[in-house]
Amino acid sequence: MLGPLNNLPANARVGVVGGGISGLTFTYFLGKLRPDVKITLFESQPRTGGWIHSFNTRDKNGDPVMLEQGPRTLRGVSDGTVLMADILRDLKRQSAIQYVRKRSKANRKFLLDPNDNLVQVPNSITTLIKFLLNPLSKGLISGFLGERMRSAAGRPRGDESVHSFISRRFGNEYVSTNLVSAVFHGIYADDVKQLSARKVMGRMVEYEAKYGSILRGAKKSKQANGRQLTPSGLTPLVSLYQDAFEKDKYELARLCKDFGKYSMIGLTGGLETFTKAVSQELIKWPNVEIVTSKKVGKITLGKMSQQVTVSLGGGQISSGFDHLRLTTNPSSWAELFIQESKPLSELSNRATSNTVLLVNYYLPGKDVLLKGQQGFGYLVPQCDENVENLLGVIFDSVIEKNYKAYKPVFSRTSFFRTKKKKDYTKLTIMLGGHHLKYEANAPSKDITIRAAKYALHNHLGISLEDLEAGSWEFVTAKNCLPHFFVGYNEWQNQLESQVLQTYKAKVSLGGMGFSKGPGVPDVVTDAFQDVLKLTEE
Ligand SMILES: Cc1cc2nc3c(=O)[nH]c(=O)nc-3n(C[C@H](O)[C@H](O)[C@H](O)COP(=O)(O)OP(=O)(O)OC[C@H]3O[C@@H](n4cnc5c(N)ncnc54)[C@H](O)[C@@H]3O)c2cc1C
Ligand SMILES: C=Cc1c2[nH]c(c1C)Cc1[nH]c(c(CCC(=O)O)c1C)Cc1[nH]c(c(C)c1CCC(=O)O)Cc1[nH]c(c(C)c1C=C)C2
Repeated sequence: MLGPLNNLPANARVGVVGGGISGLTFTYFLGKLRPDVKITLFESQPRTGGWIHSFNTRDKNGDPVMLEQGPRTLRGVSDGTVLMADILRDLKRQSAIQYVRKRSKANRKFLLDPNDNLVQVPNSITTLIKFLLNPLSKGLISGFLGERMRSAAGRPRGDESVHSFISRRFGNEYVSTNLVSAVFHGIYADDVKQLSARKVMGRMVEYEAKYGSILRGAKKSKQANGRQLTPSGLTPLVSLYQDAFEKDKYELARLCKDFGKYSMIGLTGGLETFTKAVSQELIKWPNVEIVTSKKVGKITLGKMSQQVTVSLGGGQISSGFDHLRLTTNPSSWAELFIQESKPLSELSNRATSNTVLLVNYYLPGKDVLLKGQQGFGYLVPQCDENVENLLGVIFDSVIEKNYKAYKPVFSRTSFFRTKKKKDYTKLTIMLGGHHLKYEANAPSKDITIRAAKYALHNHLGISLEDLEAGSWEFVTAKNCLPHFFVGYNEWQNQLESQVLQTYKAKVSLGGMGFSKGPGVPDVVTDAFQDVLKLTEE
C-alpha cells in the first residue's frame, strides 16, 4: 500500500481478510511485533495457503507424490525470499530450503517456435547463435542495434500496453509477439496488448523517460547501482527487518549473500511447507485467531465508533476492528465496499483477473524428457497458432532433481547420504489465461487434459503410451491472477486514496494486486512493509 497508515493503538483489534501467504505473513509480522494486538484472520476456504497448494496424492502404483497446483519456486534475489527463509529458521524448518544454481540445467528456459520446436533462451554463445537463427528472433538484432537511436518522441503521456512500448522501442512488432509475449505468459498469463507497460515493466519505461532509451538507461543504472547493500551486507529492506525484529545481522547477511547467487529457491514438500508452518505457529499464539470457512462480505465503518465491521454471511458479523487488512484479489472487492460507498465500489469494478487451467502429469519409473529438453520448462508466444490455448509447461521433475539442499552455517549438516530416488517425470501444463476471455465458459476437465496431452505429444514428442500410463490432475485456478490493465497504476492510486478516505485509513490493501509484483516474495515484502507502517512509533 502506497499511502500512509494510522498507527495502531495499544490493545488494538485487527482483522485480516484472506489466509493466503499475504494474510498469513501479515498476521505473523504484526502478531510478533505487537503481541498486545488481537488479530483475527478470516479465510473463506477450509484450508489456509491460498494459491500455494502442494497437493499430496498417490500415483497409479499407490506411491505418494506431491503435485504443485500453484507456485513452486521463488526468486533467489529477492528480499521476500530472505524474509521467508528467516521465518523458516525461526520455525525450525530451515532444512526444507533448497536451491537451484544459476548454471544448473534446471535454469534453462525454452520457447516454443512456430514449427512446434523448443528453442533455448540463450545462456551461452552457442545457444545465442541457435536462437538468432530461429524464426522467433525476427527483428531482434535490428531492434537492439537501433534501440539507442530510436527517438522517444512517440512516447505517450500516460500509460501504454507492453506491446506498444516494446514495438516502439524495437521498431517492429515481432519482438513483442514472438518473445516478450511468452515471458509475460509465464508470469501474468496475460496478453501483451492488454498489459500495462508502467505496471509490469516500470523500470524500462522510466529508462526511456529519463535516458531516451532502455539500453542506455540499463547501462547507466548498472554503473550507478548494482545490488545495493548496507555496510552490514543487508539490503535496505532486510536491514529494516533486522532492526524491527532484532535479528542477528550476520546470519541475515549470509542469507542475502547466498540467495543472491541462486536462480531459484524451493522447499522440500513444496511451497505449502511454508504456509503450513506459519499457520501451525499462528494457531499457538494467544493473540491470533484463524477463522476458516468464513467468507468476508461487506465492510463498513461505524459512524460513532470509527471501527470496522465485516459481514460473514448468514446474518453473522464481526465488529470492533481498529484496522482491517485486505489481501484478496481486487476483482472481488466491489461487493465488499458497496454498502459503505457506491463510487468506491464502482471504481473497484474496473478490476478483473485471469483464470489459469492447471494440469499435472506424473509418470513414475521413467524420465521421458530428452537430454536437450532438460530445463525449467517452456513458454508459448502469442504468435503461435496454439489451438490448445497453452501458456507454458513446467518441467517439475527437472527442477526437483537439480535442487541442492541449502546448508547455511546455522543448520546441522547431514553426513548420511540420501538414497537415490527412482526416476520419474513430473510436468505442469498451464493453459487458458487471457485466451479464455474469448470463450463463454472454461473448458471441461476432459477437454483440457486432452489439450495438454496433444501439446506434450507434439512439442516434446512424448509417446501416447507414456501419456496414458501417467496420472493426471486438473484444477481451474479461477481468477487467480489480477489483470494489470493499461492505466493500472493510476487506478491503484485512485482506489487506495478512496479506500483511505472512505474508511478513515482503517482499511489497508495488500496481496498480489497491490504489491510491487505478483510473486510470492513480493507479497511477503509488502506485508512486512505495511506492518511497519502500522506499528512505527
Ligand atoms: C498458477 C500460478 C503459478 C504461480 N507461480 C508462482 C511462482 O512460481 N513463484 C511465485 O513467486 N509466485 C507464483 N505465483 C503467484 C503466487 O501464487 C502469489 O504471489 C501468492 O500465492 C499470492 O498470495 P496471496 O495471499 O496474496 O493471495 P491468495 O493466495 O489468492 O490468497 C487469498 C486468500 O483469500 C481467500 N479469500 C478470498 N476471498 C475471501 C473473502 N471474501 N473472505 C475470506 N477469504 C477470502 C482465498 O480463499 C485465499 O486463500 C503463481 C500464481 C499462480 C496462480
Ligand atoms: C505459463 C504460465 C505461468 C507459469 N508461471 C506462472 C504462470 C501464469 C505464474 C508465475 N510464475 C512466476 C511468478 C512470480 C514472478 C515473480 O515476479 O516472482 C508468477 C506469478 C515465477 C516464474 N516464472 C518463470 C520463472 C522462471 C519463475 C521463477 C523465478 C523467476 O521469477 O525468475 C517463467 C515460467 N513460468 C512458467 C513457465 C513454463 C516458465 C518458463 C519456462 C509457468
